[in-house]
Amino acid sequence: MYQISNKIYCPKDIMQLELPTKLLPNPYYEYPFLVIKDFFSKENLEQLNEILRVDDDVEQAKVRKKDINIINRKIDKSIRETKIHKLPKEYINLYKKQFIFFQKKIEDYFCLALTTSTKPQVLEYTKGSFYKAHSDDSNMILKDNKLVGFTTVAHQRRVTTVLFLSDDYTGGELVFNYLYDENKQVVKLRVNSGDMVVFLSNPVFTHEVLEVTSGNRFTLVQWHDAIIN
Ligand SMILES: O=C(O)CCC(=O)C(=O)O
Ligand SMILES: [Fe+2]
Repeated sequence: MYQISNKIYCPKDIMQLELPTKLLPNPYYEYPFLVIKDFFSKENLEQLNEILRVDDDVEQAKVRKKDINIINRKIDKSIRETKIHKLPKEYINLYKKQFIFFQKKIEDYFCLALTTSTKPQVLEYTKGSFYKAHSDDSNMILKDNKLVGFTTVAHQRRVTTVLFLSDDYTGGELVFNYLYDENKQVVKLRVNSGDMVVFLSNPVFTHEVLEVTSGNRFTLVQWHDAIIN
């Protein structure tokens, strides 16, 4: 195993792959990802949950597919079973304001400068929903079912933010498939609503959302381009 931070390790075969966008955080940190506590207050979340629970303007989430060298987005329920809501209007400015407040912390942590960001999306996972292992900037290259590398599909995308919006669900842990702790256990996160998990979008941070077994898991995700310092 290769040690990527004080408490976290990554299998050598992953680190040895040709990864065009491999950027790693400071190895002297405890963890290679950042958890920002209380990005949204409990009051904000309560109201936002009420709005989302009756919002029926939803879209079925798609995944990237490569057909003869053209990347398309398609629904594939064997990879991803999630619904997408728009962030309610009343929350757009509050989200932006909070993001600006925490932006420097994110930039300092990963030694980069954020430039443009995608529109934030609210994801809804109900019982049976999941999102299989993927990297946010690349597609996996498999040969005879074995991972042999990654093709970058979102070249400028560096940082992923996931803000947790609800607590009343079971299952649905966020797993980092190639990150292991000191006890050789794969990293599985369950954070409180209002907290934001920030990580790099490259293949080292390949992640998965385990199946939700009850309740509603809402997250707000956004991807950010950046200039590396
Ligand atoms: O909902 C989550 O926790 C993560 C979602 C995700 O990985 C994605 O949209 O790329
Ligand atoms: Fe993702």
